[in-house]
Amino acid sequence: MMTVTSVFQKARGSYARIWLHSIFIALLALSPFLYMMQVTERVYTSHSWETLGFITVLIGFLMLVWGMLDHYRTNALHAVGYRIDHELRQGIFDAVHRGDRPEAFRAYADIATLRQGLTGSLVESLMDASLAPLFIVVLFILHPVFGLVAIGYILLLALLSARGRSIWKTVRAEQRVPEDQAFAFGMATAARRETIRAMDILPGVRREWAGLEDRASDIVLKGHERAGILDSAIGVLQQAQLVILVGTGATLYLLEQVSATAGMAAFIVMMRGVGPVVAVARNWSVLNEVRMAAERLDAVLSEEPEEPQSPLPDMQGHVACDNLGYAGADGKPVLTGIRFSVPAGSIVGVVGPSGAGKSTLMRLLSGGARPTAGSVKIDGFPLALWPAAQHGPATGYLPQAVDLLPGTIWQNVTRFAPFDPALTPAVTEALRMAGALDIVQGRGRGLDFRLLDGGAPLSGGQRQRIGLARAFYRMPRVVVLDEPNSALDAEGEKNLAYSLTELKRAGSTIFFSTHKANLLGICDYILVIMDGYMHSFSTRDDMLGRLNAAGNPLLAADKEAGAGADQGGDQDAGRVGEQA
Ligand SMILES: Nc1ncnc2c1ncn2[C@@H]1O[C@H](COP(=O)(O)OP(=O)(O)OP(=O)(O)O)[C@@H](O)[C@H]1O
Repeated sequence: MMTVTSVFQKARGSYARIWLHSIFIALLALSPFLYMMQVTERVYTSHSWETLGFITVLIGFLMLVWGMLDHYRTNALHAVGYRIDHELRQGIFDAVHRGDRPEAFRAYADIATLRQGLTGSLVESLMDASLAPLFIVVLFILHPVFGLVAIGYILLLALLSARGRSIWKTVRAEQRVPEDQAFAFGMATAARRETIRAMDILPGVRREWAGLEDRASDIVLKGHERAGILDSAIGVLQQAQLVILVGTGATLYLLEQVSATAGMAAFIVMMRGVGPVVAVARNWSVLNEVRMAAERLDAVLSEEPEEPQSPLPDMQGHVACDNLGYAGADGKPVLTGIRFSVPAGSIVGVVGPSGAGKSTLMRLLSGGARPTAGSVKIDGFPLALWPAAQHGPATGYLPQAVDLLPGTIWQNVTRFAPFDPALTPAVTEALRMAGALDIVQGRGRGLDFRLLDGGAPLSGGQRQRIGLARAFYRMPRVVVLDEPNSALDAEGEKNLAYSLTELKRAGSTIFFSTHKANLLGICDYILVIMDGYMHSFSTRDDMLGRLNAAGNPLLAADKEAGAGADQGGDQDAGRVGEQA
């Protein structure tokens, strides 16, 4: 399984190479100080132009090399950072879509945080800070007190930033909950702004959103109050750096423990060794954000179910439900004990009162939702065993909300296949079967007409027909349609009935749920769901007989839409779905 750590581990070699360059960068960064010392020691005493010229050219050269190495390091860190980001991005996108956590979309923001951390100056500071021991060894050589002062200083910094990190970790974890809620609420209301405008729901939803935001910012404010003192302490320590360094050198000089030159050298070495550690300590909150983002990304990645890879035999479309059940997040059963089996090429109508569990069954049959009990089997294999790349193209699914994606009609129907003109006949065939060709013909850009989220600006019925075309694309083996005729007119329903029988003839197995009787005439089987249970499952004629005998409490009939394709549909409002 991919984790943030495993992706980093792959980049270990690259980071090690960059780190090696950091050693030279750190040493070459000493050159201006070297210049200062050499000029003070040699030029001031010798009054020699040649010496000044020689030292200046030498240091100029060293600084040029330093500049080149630093440039290389920045570029190389960016390259590795973006490579890691690229690899994680794909894994995260998959995990967000395959997992079941509704707030997982926040992972996209976490990737951005990680990317900023990886490609910003933080990693350079970390690399420089990791070289502190090298400088501390030099300090011990100059005088042990220099080394001990540097170690004490670094320990104090580490202590303060670790304390700050632990406070901040709790604060951010608490803040995350209302922040997530506010974000999701804001997104949802923005997408429904017309309804909000029409009924002036704005003051109410604004209050709700602001309340969540306030809760999040209150937590952060309290966090700042608690952790702010540590930030200030680190700031004071940074300011005191010069005093501590010069003071230590001067004290040892007065105690005749070191020469003035050694004192100056120690000062410079300590500046270079301790400076990056201070930079890291000052950035502990950024470091913390990056670490927490990585932890959250790992949580999302770990929830992605293992996908089967080895292909199964070509799908035929024999569908069976084996004690199938589904419970909501609260554990409350929504659907229980669904058991039936139909041969490939069957048409199954699912009826039942509103809220009975029809859509849930459709979600489970399509593979969109995963059962919490039992299984859906196709050709004897539970859905979980079908590799996505095999199951997806063999499945057509029209959800109740249609769910068209932001993209062109071509992309929606082909399920975002890479553009290939050879696919166009299959696209037009699917549109024809869905009765949606006129939608494309009536648009200036035809198949390239771009839809917004949900399918705007198409009408409800147009969205449903494009959704049907996506479900019919390339005649899938199993087609699951949740109320496919809910937004269709009589003509559309008739066309749908013809297309479903066409699919059946080609061997597809079709499930559809409906509140209307019109389509039931083409069914082989009818399944009645009541209150989350399988009330009955039988052949069409038997079930329609029973439903009609009971006065058809479940179905609404539409006189105009006689939907019989080759088998006839309803004729009378009272007696529905019988063969003509
Ligand atoms: N994930 C879930 N968590 C909790 N409850 C759920 C979940 N999904 C569905 N339900 C509940 O299960 C019941 C059945 O919902 P479902 O959408 O399957 O009904 P339906 O038969 O399709 O209704 P309709 O005909 O009105 O579309 C509803 O009470 C719904 O609130």
